[in-house]
Amino acid sequence: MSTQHTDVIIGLEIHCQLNTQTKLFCGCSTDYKEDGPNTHVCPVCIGLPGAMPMVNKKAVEYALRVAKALNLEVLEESEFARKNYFYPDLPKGYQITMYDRPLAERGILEIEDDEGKEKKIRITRIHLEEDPGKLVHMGGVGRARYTLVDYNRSGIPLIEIVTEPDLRSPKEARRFLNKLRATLEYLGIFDGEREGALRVDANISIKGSERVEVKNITSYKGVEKALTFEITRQKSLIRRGAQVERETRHFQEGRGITTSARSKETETDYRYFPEPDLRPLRVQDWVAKIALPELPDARRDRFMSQYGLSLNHARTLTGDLRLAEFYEALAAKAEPVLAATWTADTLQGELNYRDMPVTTVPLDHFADLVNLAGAGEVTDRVAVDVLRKLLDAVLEGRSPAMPSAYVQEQNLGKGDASAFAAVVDEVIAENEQAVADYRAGKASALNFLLGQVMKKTRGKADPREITPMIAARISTEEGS
Ligand SMILES: Nc1ncnc2c1ncn2[C@@H]1O[C@H](COP(=O)(O)OP(=O)(O)OP(=O)(O)O)[C@@H](O)[C@H]1O
Ligand SMILES: [Mg+2]
Ligand SMILES: [Mg+2]
Repeated sequence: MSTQHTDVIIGLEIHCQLNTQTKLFCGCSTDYKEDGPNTHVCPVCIGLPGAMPMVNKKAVEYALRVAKALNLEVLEESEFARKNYFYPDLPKGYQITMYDRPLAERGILEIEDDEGKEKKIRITRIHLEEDPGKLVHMGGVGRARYTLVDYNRSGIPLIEIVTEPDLRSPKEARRFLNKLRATLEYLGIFDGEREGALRVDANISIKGSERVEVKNITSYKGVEKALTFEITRQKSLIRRGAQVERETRHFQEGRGITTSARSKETETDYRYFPEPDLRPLRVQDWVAKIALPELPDARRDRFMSQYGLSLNHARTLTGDLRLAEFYEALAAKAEPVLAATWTADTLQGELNYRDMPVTTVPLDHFADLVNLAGAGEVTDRVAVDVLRKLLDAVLEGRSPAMPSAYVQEQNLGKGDASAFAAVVDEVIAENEQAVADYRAGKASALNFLLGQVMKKTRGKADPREITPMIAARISTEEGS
């Protein structure tokens, strides 16, 4: 299936927190972010003897939505199992998960490969399990003087999604995760903004060698970095004639490297057995009744046909649910293609730079700005400046001025080129060296002069008009 000529093999195991109101096996609220440690716990989720779990129906429904969206086959009967291990994040001494009878098997998620072509990534299986508690190592992993445990997370519903080893590069893995995240958010079952909502074990090998599993990576960028590091490490071992060992490694986010996790703990026999306190799930009929919302690919295609967007813009704008929603609201207030350009090419970069979510952008203000630029009332350069001021105001908690009012008040409207003749003369007089350089054949001197004019006119001059004007003056005038 792969058209890429590469010897890198990658498969992912992804744990996603479902955003149900209550935990997987008890009624404790999952909304603990604002609250202190160990405040959302009960005998079930901290595993007191005799406590009985009950399956959260909503969590099963959410998992089934995922199964349906990723085209998996739901098993006629799936079974919870106990995975036994001894660690302080798990007071019961076992995790309730699924083992040889998962919820669903054999699915597909389509992504773009490194050449931009559609590629199907096979999903091996998905299953439901409970999140363990959270360990807080005081002083950092490895150097901690002591460790605290917070059981608020204990019992949060997770789905584990396992892929076949169909990914061929770290970038492809990242794109897979982005697409998966978008799909889960469109399904309304997952909040990607929530810290730790998605955790990845990345398996990687070089064709013909053993595979390595990098455990518990908590960011998308981290997955890409860890895999890139592993490719270099494994290839250099192979080049030197050494063997890649089959092992589990940890990713050190700060240093961008992976290190061997040589504890025998990872070799434990988990002694899986069916969970005696829960009946098997028979939910095959239920899945047919589940109605799915529009998913990212469908929305992408609709953006192209409904708004006339390019494939690239449609992909970018539908790659994130909040962005897609913002764009659709904007397209009702501004010319859709121009709105797409401003959103995908400009706004996104400015938001990333400020680490701001798109949901904080005041829609009417941005629409007003797009319309100003579209009508040619300001130069693109002024429009970007106004956008930056707008975002900075939002970031600082001030209420921003409406761009059209601001442009008028600050007199930033696009000027007529003739109005800037005096500025051009001024710049030419003040920059003899650049003028001489230009005349001596250094074309870049013209850009410098243009830059000076733009600065003095605060970006109001249109470079397309000013450039020929400067050129005309300095090619005809005598040297001073
Ligand atoms: N040769 C390979 N190179 C890279 N990845 C591989 C290779 N073979 C399998 N994988 C990937 O490794 C993962 C296997 O995960 P799985 O959970 O089945 O087994 P495991 O890692 O041994 O067990 P555990 O659940 O304890 O992590 C899958 O994502 C699969 O795609
Ligand atoms: Mg696994
Ligand atoms: Mg594994």
